[in-house]
Parts: sequence; C-alpha cells; structure tokens
Amino acid sequence: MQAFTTLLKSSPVIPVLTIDRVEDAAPLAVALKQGGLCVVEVTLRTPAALDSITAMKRAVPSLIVGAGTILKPADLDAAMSAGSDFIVTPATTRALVAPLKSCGVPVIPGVATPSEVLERLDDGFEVLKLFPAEQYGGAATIAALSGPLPHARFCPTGGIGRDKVESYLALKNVVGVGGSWIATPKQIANGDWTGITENARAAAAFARA
Ligand SMILES: O=C(O)C(=O)C[C@H](O)[C@H](O)COP(=O)(O)O
Repeated sequence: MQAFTTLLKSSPVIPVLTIDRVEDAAPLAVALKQGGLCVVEVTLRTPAALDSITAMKRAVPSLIVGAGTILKPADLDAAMSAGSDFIVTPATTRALVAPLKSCGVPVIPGVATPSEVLERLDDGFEVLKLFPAEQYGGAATIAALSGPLPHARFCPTGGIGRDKVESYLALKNVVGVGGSWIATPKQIANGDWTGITENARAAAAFARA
C-alpha cells in the first residue's frame, strides 16, 4: 500500500471509467497516459469491464489499472483474474473484508460514516474511499474526520468534478481523488480521445499545483 500511496503523490487524480465496448479500452488507456496520468480505475458496471482492464494493461503496460464497484467476493476474484493492480469498493460488507485483506494488491474500501472509518482502520486498511463524497459532506466532512481519526487517509469519489479537486487535495488526510469527469461514458462512446487527453492533462496538473 505504501508504494501505491507514493505513486498517488505523483498522480493523485484517478479517472473512474465505465467502459461499454472492450475495443475502446486500448485507445482510452493511450489517451489517459498521453495526458500524464498513471493510475486509473475501471468500474465493474458493464460486461466489458473485466476484459477492458486486461486490454488497458496490455496496451499501456506502465498504466496502473484498478477495478472498482467490487461488491462481493466473486467480483474480487474476477477482478484479480483480469490482472487488476488495485481494488476499490463503494461500500464494504463483512463478507468482503477477509478476501480484500488477502487479495495481494492495494485495496481502497468504501466508507460513508465515522463508524465505518474506524471499523476499516481496525481491519487494517490505511486508505479509505469516502463515497459518495460530495453527497456525504465533501471536503468539509473529511477535514472534520481528521480530528478524532487523524490516522485515516482518504481517496474520496462521487460528485467530485474538476472544480472541486483542489479543495480535496488541499487536505492533509487526502491522498487522491476519483472522478468520472476526466473520461465520461459519453466521451468514451464517442471516441473523443483528444478531449480525454486534454482532461487527463488538466487532472495531471493538479499533482504539480
Ligand atoms: O462504481 C463504483 O465503484 C463507484 O464508486 C462509483 C464512482 O466512484 C463514481 O461513479 C464516480 O463518478 P462521479 O461521481 O461521476 O465522479
């Protein structure tokens, strides 16, 4: 996990991707990498998601490709078989905790309340995903959590557009942010690789800001 959080320092904005056609995966990977991003997340929301993870890694071997929307242990198994470099969940059930802990790659479990934060820290997870971040109070909520839970680190996602990224990354307990704005489902469906590279460049610039 430590190597992963170090990597996030240089590439803290993670595009959250929903891919409908596996043939879009390779040009998408190239477009994001060209814009300067190193870490991406593919949601397991479409039948093409697992093959897309494999295809993105094949197209751009240096890209770190994670799987999101892991809801049950079977999703985790499938994501690991597809070669996922890290795992993200929107929420975390008891049944998921042990498999997540032993899967062998960095895991960012989803939380939404202080009790869930504490439970996941007790489970041994270091970086947590506040989801859906904006709806659960946004950057102000994460800042408030640093009082009683200063050791928790967050990678929030959900409703975080380009205009909100800075306010999250300014917090010392935030190590990254996820968002679909960098490559929207519409841009992917339209093959707008130029627009995606431009957005990726804007996202990459937050690391240097
Ligand atoms: O599927 C998952 O595992 C998720 O957690 C969902 C994503 O994090 C959000 O859908 C991000 O999308 P935006 O809110 O549009 O930036």
